Amino acid sequence: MSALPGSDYAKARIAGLSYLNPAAPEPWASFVEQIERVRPYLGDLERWIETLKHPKRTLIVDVPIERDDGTIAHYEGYRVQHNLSRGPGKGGIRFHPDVTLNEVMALSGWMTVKNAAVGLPFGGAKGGIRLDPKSVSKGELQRITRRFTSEIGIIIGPDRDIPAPDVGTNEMTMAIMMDTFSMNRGGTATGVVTGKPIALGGSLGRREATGRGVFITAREAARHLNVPLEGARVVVQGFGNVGGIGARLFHESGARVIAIADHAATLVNEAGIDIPAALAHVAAKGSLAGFAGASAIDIEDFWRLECEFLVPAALEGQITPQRAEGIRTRIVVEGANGPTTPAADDILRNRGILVVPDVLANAGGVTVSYFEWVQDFSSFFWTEDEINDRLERIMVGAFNAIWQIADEKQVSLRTAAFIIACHRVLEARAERGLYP
Ligand SMILES: NC(=O)C1=CN([C@@H]2O[C@H](COP(=O)(O)OP(=O)(O)OC[C@H]3O[C@@H](n4cnc5c(N)ncnc54)[C@H](OP(=O)(O)O)[C@@H]3O)[C@@H](O)[C@H]2O)C=CC1
Ligand SMILES: O=C(O)CCC(=O)C(=O)O
Repeated sequence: MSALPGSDYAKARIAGLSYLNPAAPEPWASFVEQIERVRPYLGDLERWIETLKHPKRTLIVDVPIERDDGTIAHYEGYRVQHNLSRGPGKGGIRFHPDVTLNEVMALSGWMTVKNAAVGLPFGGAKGGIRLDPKSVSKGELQRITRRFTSEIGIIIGPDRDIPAPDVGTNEMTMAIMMDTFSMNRGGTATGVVTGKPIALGGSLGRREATGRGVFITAREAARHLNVPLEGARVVVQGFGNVGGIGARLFHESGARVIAIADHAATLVNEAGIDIPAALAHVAAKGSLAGFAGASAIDIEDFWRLECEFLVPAALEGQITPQRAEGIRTRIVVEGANGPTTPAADDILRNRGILVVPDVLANAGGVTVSYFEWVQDFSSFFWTEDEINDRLERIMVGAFNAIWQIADEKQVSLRTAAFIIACHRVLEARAERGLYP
């Protein structure tokens, strides 16, 4: 991308739109390749496959704000609705300095597949702002979030497209988005976003849901491979919402989390890390830097640690072919979206390492978002036990259906999940007929 001329806006736009070019940069190219792998299994629906390689709607917005020092700053924001065949768009909002249109397109495509793979009545969407949220004040962040919400307000809504948290965003971001959308509309619309604070129509269990889904699918995979959880060694990259909760649930199950990493520190303790202490440290200090319960390790050595579960829960493209050759685990559980490149995926499969793909492993978050949206519409709220029971049923049901297809067709769990999802999406598309 750096070779492209023009402003950041133009570069992102060119890179993003290069999905028609087979040499398109990651991660959209990874998504397209994953779709292509399903082609032989689509039967008559194959004639619709290009639908999945073309995001339905792509919005790029300029987000200008007055900074605290009186200067004006501009940020680029995106909302991509990849597919709406099965229902309103659904997917998170990312605030991160490396966000590009290309990335948001891929993330929206994975949402389409994820929502269909677990049977949620949603299409796929995703959004983001190219911004380091730690680089601005609280007031600036609120102004950016409000302006962004107003700009994408022309395409989101409770029955159109429903954002949620992702990297760099949280319940507070969702509260501000809900408030801004509601002010612009002239009436409170709790169902426009999920992952809200409980007091604003949020759901019990949503904060923990993605990590819980990661743990449930890891447990199911372990059951199939006869890997005992008790004493199992676990390595987790990313110690935010997904990695932090996932690590805590492994820890509580009797597994031994031997290594954790965030941007600031990569840490190992073969005896097992005290995860509640590490979480308390991050809550107090903002990162793992300075945590005393483990020793620093080189990032490449981190990927070569011997373990039973490896959980990438940070960003895309972390498991490269080179790293895949050195990984020593039984099961990779993808907490992050798109952490494994297609070439690395093949290497892991050839080496007999099971990969529980993102579109299944991290679907717990959007599943409880679905519960939140349903609760908001009916204004009738469920207990945490009801939510966790329903989450468990959906995750285990989806895991078993995907496992069965993988077994029947002798494909990876990822391709099996894509087969199920693409059938559902393209069948809905075909049933709706052609536009006039
Ligand atoms: N939140 C959700 O409900 C869902 C999230 N996901 C996916 O899970 C992943 C993580 O999201 P989430 O936990 O919400 O995000 P958070 O912002 O809560 O946490 C992200 C974590 O990843 C760390 N990280 C970022 N870059 C690196 C790196 N290069 N090396 C090591 N650690 C790194 C961050 O560290 P630091 O803070 O130091 O930067 C932080 O600990 C993303 O891929 C997201 O799309 C998927 C489904 C739902
Ligand atoms: O909860 C949601 O709606 C979406 C979560 C998300 O962005 C994801 O699953 O990647």
